[in-house]
Amino acid sequence: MAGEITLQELDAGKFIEEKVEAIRNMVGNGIAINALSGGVDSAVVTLLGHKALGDRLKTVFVENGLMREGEAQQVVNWFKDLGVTVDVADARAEFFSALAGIIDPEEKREAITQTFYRDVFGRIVKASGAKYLLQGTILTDIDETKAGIKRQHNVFEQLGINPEDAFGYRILEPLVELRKDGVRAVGKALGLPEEVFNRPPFPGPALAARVIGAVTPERIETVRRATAVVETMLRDSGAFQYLAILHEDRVTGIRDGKRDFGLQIEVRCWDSVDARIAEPTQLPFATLTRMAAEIVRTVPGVVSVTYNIGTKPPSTIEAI
Ligand SMILES: Nc1ncnc2c1ncn2[C@@H]1O[C@H](COP(=O)(O)OP(=O)(O)OP(=O)(O)O)[C@@H](O)[C@H]1O
Repeated sequence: MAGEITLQELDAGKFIEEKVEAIRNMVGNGIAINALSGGVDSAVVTLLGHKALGDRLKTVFVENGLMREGEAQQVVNWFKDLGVTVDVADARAEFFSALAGIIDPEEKREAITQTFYRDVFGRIVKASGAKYLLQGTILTDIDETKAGIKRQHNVFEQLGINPEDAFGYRILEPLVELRKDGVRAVGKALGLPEEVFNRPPFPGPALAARVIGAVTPERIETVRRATAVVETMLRDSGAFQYLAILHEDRVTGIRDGKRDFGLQIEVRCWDSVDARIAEPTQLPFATLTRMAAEIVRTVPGVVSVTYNIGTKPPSTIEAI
């Protein structure tokens, strides 16, 4: 098991050289593949892999219907500018059908994980002929999996699958010694634009992690629109992460002078260094009220907006 390289110990240039070399040695003349979510971890892995293998690294973004507004195109454009071609696989119908009728958070994560790895990405890897899979697992993912906090990471272990036996490919995890701050430093040294290496984390289950209760295309669209408002207004807040959550309960509101039994959005904005502990950002009250007004104005059906003032722990950063 690899140890930890702290941000203080990290020499990003040397780290990049070593990992590029290791990927080249492992893959040889073969083909490797990686799944790019647009988050900093998989973005850094994409660039390391591309530096090592050029076009012999195939990079795939899965359009699962749960991503933010314009996300697929934005990810494709960022990487096009860096000389990397990203394939977009449309699997929206598959994900929504796998999520239909599921309310329990753990079951949602499980359905998304299974659909992603076993069905959609498993199929893509098989068709690509790749024998190596590059993953952006970081040390915090491993800690959280061990502690039983999340079941999203190191999924093969959790699924009881040995990928080499099951799919015939091996996994390379070049970032397992780093935490988020170290990954950002490596991303910067690799030439990723700041809006990518400093991007707030976004969960694996995507917007489905921010919908309490049933996940439908309509409910995802509601949280997607609220997310767009929150992200636009808090982009320069300096916070670690900020998000909108759609609640299941409805509340009585008034719209156009009439009673409206409407939707509730919860806004969370966190200060944190590495996501292990987090505190609510002390946003100016004027920012909060402007954000609430904008959400109610632009997101159909929403009549109430709340701001979370709990801490992690006992909360987690996301809703599920
Ligand atoms: N829509 C997607 N398309 C392609 N790959 C994805 C997608 N969503 C998740 N992944 C893959 O699953 C991994 C785990 O996702 P998750 O969001 O939990 O990770 P993360 O540890 O925050 O990483 P990242 O910073 O890369 O998003 C990602 O690193 C990426 O490889």
